[in-house]
Amino acid sequence: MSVRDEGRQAIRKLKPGRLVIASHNAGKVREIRDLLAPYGIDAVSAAELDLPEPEETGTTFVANAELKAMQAADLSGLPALADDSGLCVDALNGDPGVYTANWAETPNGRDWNLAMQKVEDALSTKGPDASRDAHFVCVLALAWPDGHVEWFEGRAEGRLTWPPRGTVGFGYDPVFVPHGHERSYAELDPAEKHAISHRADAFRQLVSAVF
Ligand SMILES: O=c1nc[nH]c2c1ncn2[C@H]1C[C@H](O)[C@@H](COP(=O)(O)OP(=O)(O)OP(=O)(O)O)O1
Ligand SMILES: [Mg+2]
Repeated sequence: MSVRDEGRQAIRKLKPGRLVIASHNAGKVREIRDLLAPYGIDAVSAAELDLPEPEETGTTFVANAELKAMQAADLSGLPALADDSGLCVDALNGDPGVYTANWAETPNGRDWNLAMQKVEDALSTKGPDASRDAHFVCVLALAWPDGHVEWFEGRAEGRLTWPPRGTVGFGYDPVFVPHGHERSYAELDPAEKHAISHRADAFRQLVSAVF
């Protein structure tokens, strides 16, 4: 059976049931729910199921997306969709990359203003002429309770702006201006972000392979 047929068969199993969104980030869960909405899938988040937050020990987006999806599918007995994503800055050789969330960690939880400041500080050490080009990556991994897993990688090109602008969205949205736009991700409506985002790009690939 081809991968596509396997996917079709899998989605028939999925349709009448529930899907776990294997993320503890409320901003991501909201976006993934929006993306799933047209498909009539009953999605429940890992937080709503009280699933533990796994340690992200992988060194790639794919490895971390797979481990989050597989753990949630295993513990819940339901298909699980995980997202591992991050901001890659050209002048920083792709940092913070897989460690994008870590740059926000403080003893009192995540601080996104601090994280955005850290990126800006790192960039300023590269001098005034350093490129401000950056891209977001999103890997979506879909895992079934039997251990089968497939993944899709999306990307959005843009540049960093400073100071941060806008209040919509989450994470590093206020400093990322996608190509072809003047406004930051945090100044776009959710629907506008879904038309161009790294998450929507990965989701489109998932839809064409699986749905
Ligand atoms: O559209 C986005 N707009 C702004 N920031 C974003 C976006 N997409 C990813 N990001 C940043 C936030 C987080 O710092 C990191 C992902 O880290 P990542 O481990 O995949 O997610 P997370 O720990 O927040 O939630 P979880 O692992 O439970 O899904 O990249
Ligand atoms: Mg995480």
